[in-house]
Order: sequence, then C-alpha cells, then structure tokens
Amino acid sequence: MQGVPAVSDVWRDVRARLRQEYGDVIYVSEIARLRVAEDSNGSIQIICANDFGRAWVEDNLGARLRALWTTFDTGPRDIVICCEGVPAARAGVREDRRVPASAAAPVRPAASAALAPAREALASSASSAALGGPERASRSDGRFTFNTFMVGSANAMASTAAKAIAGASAPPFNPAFFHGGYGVGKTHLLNAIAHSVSLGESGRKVLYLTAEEFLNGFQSALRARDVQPFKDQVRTCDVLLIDDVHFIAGKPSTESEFLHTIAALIAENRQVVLASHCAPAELGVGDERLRSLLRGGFACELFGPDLDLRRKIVDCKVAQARAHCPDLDVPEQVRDFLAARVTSSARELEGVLNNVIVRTAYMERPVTIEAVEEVLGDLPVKAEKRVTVDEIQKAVAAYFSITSSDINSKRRTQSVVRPRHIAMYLAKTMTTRSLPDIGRRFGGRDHSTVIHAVTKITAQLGADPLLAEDIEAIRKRLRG
Ligand SMILES: Nc1ncnc2c1ncn2[C@@H]1O[C@H](COP(=O)(O)OP(=O)(O)OP(=O)(O)O)[C@@H](O)[C@H]1O
Repeated sequence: MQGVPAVSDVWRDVRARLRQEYGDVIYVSEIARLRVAEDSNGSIQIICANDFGRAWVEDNLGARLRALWTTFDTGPRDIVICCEGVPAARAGVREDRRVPASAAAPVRPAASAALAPAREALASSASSAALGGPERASRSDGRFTFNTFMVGSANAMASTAAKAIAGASAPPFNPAFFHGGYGVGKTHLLNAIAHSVSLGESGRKVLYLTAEEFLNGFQSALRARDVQPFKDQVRTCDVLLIDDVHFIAGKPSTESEFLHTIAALIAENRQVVLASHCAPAELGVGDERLRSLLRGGFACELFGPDLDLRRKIVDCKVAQARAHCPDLDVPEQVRDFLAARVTSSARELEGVLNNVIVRTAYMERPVTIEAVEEVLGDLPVKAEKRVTVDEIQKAVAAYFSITSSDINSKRRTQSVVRPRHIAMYLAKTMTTRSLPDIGRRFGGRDHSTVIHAVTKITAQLGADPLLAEDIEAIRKRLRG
C-alpha cells in the first residue's frame, strides 16, 4: 500500500511540472522563490514574498497549481496562497479553493502563465465523461482581449484575421490556423476571439479547448463508453477554438475524432480556429484527410515581437500590473531598456517585467535600469542577434532586387521608395538608433522623413497582409 507523500515531495513534483509547462523564465523568476508550509489542519500554504507577488501567483498560477497538487497528493487539500508574515485570512485568500479531482485532468504543455485564470473556469467545470456544462463554452478573462493584444508587423495579419473571425456572422475562412513559436500570443489571440464572440449580440456559442483537453475529454468519453455527450458538446458550438493542436498530431484515434469534429463543424458553416507551434504542413499529422483539411484552410504565422511591439507590450503589461499595484512607476527609459534587452517572446518579456516589479516592491526600491540588469543577470533570458542599419539596408535591397545605393539615393520611383520605407521601418523597430541617426544613415535624410516612412508602413501593415509577410521574411533573414 502506498503511504501519504510528504508535502516537500508533492511540492517538488508540482514545481517540476509547473517548470515544464510555464518555462524557465517564469520558473526562475516566480515559482522557484515560493515557499511551502503545511498548517495544523492540513492546509497547504504557498508563501509569496509580498502582496504583489501573491496577487500575481493567485491570478496566473493558482488554478493550475491547485489542480497539480491534487494530482500528486493523495486527495484534495485547501491550498492557500499567502504573503510572507501575513496570516492567510488577512491576505485576502479565498477559503473555498478546494479543487475537485476532475480539475486535475487537463494538462497544458508550455502553458501561458498569464492565461491560467481563464483556464480555471474551464477546469472547474470539467466532468469525467464529457467536457462539462455549457458554461464552459465561454471564456472571458478581461485581460486577454483584443484591447490588450498589442499589434505590430509580427502579428498584424494574425490580429486582423482574428478580428475578422470574431466580428463575422459567417466564417470568413475555415479552418483558421494560427501558428508560431513559444509565447508569441497565439493563446492570447484565441482567447480574444472567444471573449469577443461571447460578448457579442449574435448569441453564437463559443468553445475554447486545448488539444490536450480535447484528447482527455474524448478518452474519458471512450472509457465511459458514452461518446455522445462529448460529441454533442463539441459539435454544437458556433465557434470552436482548439489550442496547441500539435499535441493531437500522431495520435491516430484522436486525429480521427478531431477530423470528424472539424469537418462536421465546417460542413455546417460553423467557425473552427486552431493554433499550434508549427504550420499545418509541418504538423506530422498521420491522417491524409486531416492533413488536407488543415492545409486547405487559412494559415497565418505569428512571429517574435520586434522592438516596437515589445515596447507596446511593456506599456500594456505595466498598465495591467497597476491594477494590483496602483503606485507602480516604471519610467520610460526602463521600459525602453526592457524592450531592447528581452527579445525572445512576449512571455519572457512579461516574466522579466514581473520579476523586476516584485523585487523592487519587496525591497522598497524604485524601478530602475540597474534593477532590470540585476534580474536579467539571474534569469536564463536569450539575447537577440543585434543587427545594424547597414545590414538592414542590404537585406531589404536583396529582397527587392535593388541595391543599398538605390535605397540611399534620391530616386523616387515606387520600386525604390517602398523598399526604402520598409528599411527605415525595420531600422526603427530592430535597432535602438534614434530617428535623426537613422535619417543620416539613409543618404543624409531628415528625421521627419523617417517618421513619415515609419508611420506609413505601420498604418499599412494591418490592412496589407503581403506587406506583413515581406517584412517578416526580411526580419527572418536578418536574424539568420
Ligand atoms: N501582442 C501581444 N500583446 C500583449 N501581450 C502579449 C502579446 N503577445 C503575447 N502576449 C502575452 O505573452 C504571454 C504569452 O502569450 P501566449 O500564451 O498567448 O503565447 P502562445 O503563442 O500561446 O505560446 P505557447 O505556444 O508557448 O503557449 C501572455 O501573457 C500574453 O498575454
């Protein structure tokens, strides 16, 4: 017979799993520093350094942490997320957080930390035989909306497509397939669609699931020898959004159910939206019919954010952090520095920013560039290859089959003006050079010419998917 596991063993397993799901940056910056204690009535206390940290952990990790604890422990426990030196009740902790065993089922690989609360609603309505009640069909976490989704060339096409899907009464493209690397905003965008549709007046029923939840729901239904409730629920929504589709690829029985589900929805003119780390052609799907169905839809890639977009994301995340911490002051130069230094993904950027906020609040220090540098020194954050204005001009010229001299010349033909504007836009968004400096490097032009070019390209990006593709292709070449 197995004994009751020690709290420290459960905590070790929970932390290891959170690390897998949320990544190293969130782990090192937020999870590793948490302490755990058991009180006399068997409740578990997860202890944070300060109240900002407590609020962040509660919002972003709470549901997942509780569900994992239930998985690794022998039964449900009260898990109280509290603040160092403050008794749990005074820390504003809800006491009714006992996790039903069923909530432990959905496990999301590489989950976004910040989207966990939205998942909580989903997990809490899970049943063992089907996906849960109809309330599961809508998710609306006020933070993951189109308003909080910052747009730049890396995601302009995806954002435009997502808004079109959310606003249309009939599917503009089916299935819509969003793909891109870790932490680039796919889940955020899917949640934004779900949020927008569920708030709309059309009464369309929307269901957001991770592929793993789809798989678990289907397998539970098979085990219960009653797949009808599962099918009814998944196939009766008007907008079905499935995240992390790569998780299903290569699992034959689920692939087949997945194929029939999306084919049935598409045949009835219901919208299917999918997201994955890889493009449809690279998914490794075994079923030929599913492969061709996925390839026949509209696919759109999200790329890593450029400097300009990272800066917008920093502003957005600071504004959100102020909800917990109204006195928070993150000066402009610290925001610029963060956006320039943390280049890999929005998720890492958010992880570093949160860490800086928690540390400085705890030590009652202002948020400074030195504080960011200290945090960066402790975290496994990757640096992006730096590019120069000269390299940008060469890459743009090669892409459009002209020369760098053409770009720097006074020629005003369209075949030169457009590449020049693109090169100026890239110089502004991929380097930290000032506008006058960029102007000088483009044949001695004035900074107002650069502003004009950047404004023009930025305005065109949302409406012109081909332009977004060109810019991303050049950016990829530059990053090697
Ligand atoms: N354009 C953006 N504007 C604001 N926040 C963003 C943007 N892109 C990503 N984020 C934030 O970055 C975090 C990670 O995003 P998200 O989980 O959507 O990434 P993902 O592409 O689904 O990653 P993964 O495939 O690894 O799960 C979230 O907190 C999200 O809000």
